[in-house]
Formats: sequence, structure tokens, C-alpha cells
Amino acid sequence: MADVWQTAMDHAVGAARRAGQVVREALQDDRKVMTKSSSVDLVTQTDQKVEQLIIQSVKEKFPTHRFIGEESVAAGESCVLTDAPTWIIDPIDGTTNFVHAFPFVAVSIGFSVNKQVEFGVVFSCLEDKMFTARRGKGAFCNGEPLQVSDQEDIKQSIIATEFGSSRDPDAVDRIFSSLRNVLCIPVHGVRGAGTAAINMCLVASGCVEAYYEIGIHVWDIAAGSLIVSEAGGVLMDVDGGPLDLMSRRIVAANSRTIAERIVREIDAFGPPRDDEPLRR
Ligand SMILES: O=P([O-])([O-])O[C@@H]1[C@@H](O)[C@H](O)[C@@H](O)[C@H](O)[C@@H]1O
Ligand SMILES: [Mg+2]
Ligand SMILES: [Mg+2]
Repeated sequence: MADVWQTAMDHAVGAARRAGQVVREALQDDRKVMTKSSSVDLVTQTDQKVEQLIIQSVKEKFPTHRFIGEESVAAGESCVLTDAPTWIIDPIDGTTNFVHAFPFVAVSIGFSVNKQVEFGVVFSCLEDKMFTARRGKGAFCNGEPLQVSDQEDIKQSIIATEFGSSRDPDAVDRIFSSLRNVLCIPVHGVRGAGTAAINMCLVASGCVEAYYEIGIHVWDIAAGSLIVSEAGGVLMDVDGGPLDLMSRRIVAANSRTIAERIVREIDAFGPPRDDEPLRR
């Protein structure tokens, strides 16, 4: 059967590559840093420029499609996932890394129809790694198939997570308490690349067994979550229920065993959902 969304996916790969080139070039310049929800929630003109480049190029080719873009939402656009074909864009995932030239920065483009992610593209632009997944057709890095780790013993595992951009002491305490529980299972190690999208690509590549985070947004996880599941991994909410793209919480693991073991250790609090604009 013809793959109706393949043209859109090809367009996403091209747009992500062009966006990544803009990001790489911007690393040579001074980066003017602005803040959003807090003093540690950073944004640069490059985030905004790259998002506009992607959106404009998609609009020209697919004029009826909708968008959820991180910087458009920050500028006041609504963040509601409908059944319509929707491009879910994080122009720079890892803006703090970008600001500090810490070398993990991604362009993340997910595409959903009927609220289901149809394809995901994550371009780790400093590593020059193009991660792609099409629903039902596998996950790839630079064209090579990806497969999650087959390790089922969490004590032999590396777990990825992030501290996020909330500095609310209560939220930080709860994140630290979960991290302590996971570390003391004990696991071999805990890592974080500073970008949700690349953390999920690390799960898909078999380098880490799982990634979890509370506080991320739909644009951080739309593309990467499909890359994990198409590489044979498992997705769930941090409370063990099904993944909800708008819930701002995720466990992405190589297996149900590892995912459920992590869920047992996490204090599953709920930040305001992405689709509750007045509370964001
Ligand atoms: O803001 P940004 O760089 O696109 O995305 C970031 C994520 O990838 C990171 O993993 C997470 O901890 C931050 O809270 C933030 O959401
Ligand atoms: Mg992000
Ligand atoms: Mg971003």
C-alpha cells in the first residue's frame, strides 16, 4: 500500500538537515540569550529563526497542515493536539547545551495524524546523525536500522534522565528523590545528554536502557518517542499508564520489564499539561 505520509517525511528530513546547518553556523557567532518561563528556561534568536524556517517550508508544501512549535507556543499560539495532520517541532532541543556549546543539540520534528505519531525525525546536528522512524517501518540512524538493548536486568543498565528547567524546590526535591531511588536500585549509571530527543535516540540505539523525565513538553518527545518504539522499545507514563503526549511525563525503555521497574521508583507528580494553556 502506498505510504501517504512518505513525502511529508522526506520533507521533514530535508528541513531538519537545513535547520541543523543553521544551528551549526550559529554556534560560531555570539548567542544572545533570552529567558521564557524562568531564568533557566533559555531561548535564542536561533531557536526562533529555525522554527520559522521549518514552518514556512512546510506551509509552502502542505498548506492545510497544522503546527505545534515550541517557540510559537511561547509566543502565544495554542498547544492543542487535534486529529488533523500536525507538525510538532522543537527547533533546538538542548538550547542550554547550544548556549554553552555543550555538544548535544537536536532538531526534532514529529508528525501526528489522529493524535498518533506517524513519523519522527531527530537530527543530532553536531554529531551529524539523522534519526528517523516511520510508524510500522522501523527506526534508523543515517539509514542504518536501530535496535534497543536486550538487557532485561536493571542492575546492569544505564538510565538517562534530566533535571528539567523547574527550580521550584518542591519539584526539585521530588525529582532528586526519584533519581536517588533509581540510582540506588543500583544501576550501573545515570546519564543525561541535555536533550530529551537525543536521550530517546540513545535508548533506540541501545546505548542506554531507558530514559525518563517529568516536565518535558510534547515537542521534546513527539519524534523521539516513535524512534524508541520503532526500535523495539516501550513507552509509558511515569505512573505506569499509557503514554500521553501532552502529559509532560515519559518513560521510554528497551523493555516493559525495565520500564515498569523504573515506574516503581518514580514519584509521579504532574506539572500542568501542555494542553492547559492558562496553567502553563
Ligand atoms: O528547551 P529545550 O532545550 O528545547 O528542551 C529541553 C529538553 O530537551 C531537556 O531534556 C529538558 O530537561 C528541558 O526541560 C527542556 O525541555
Ligand atoms: Mg526541547
Ligand atoms: Mg527547544
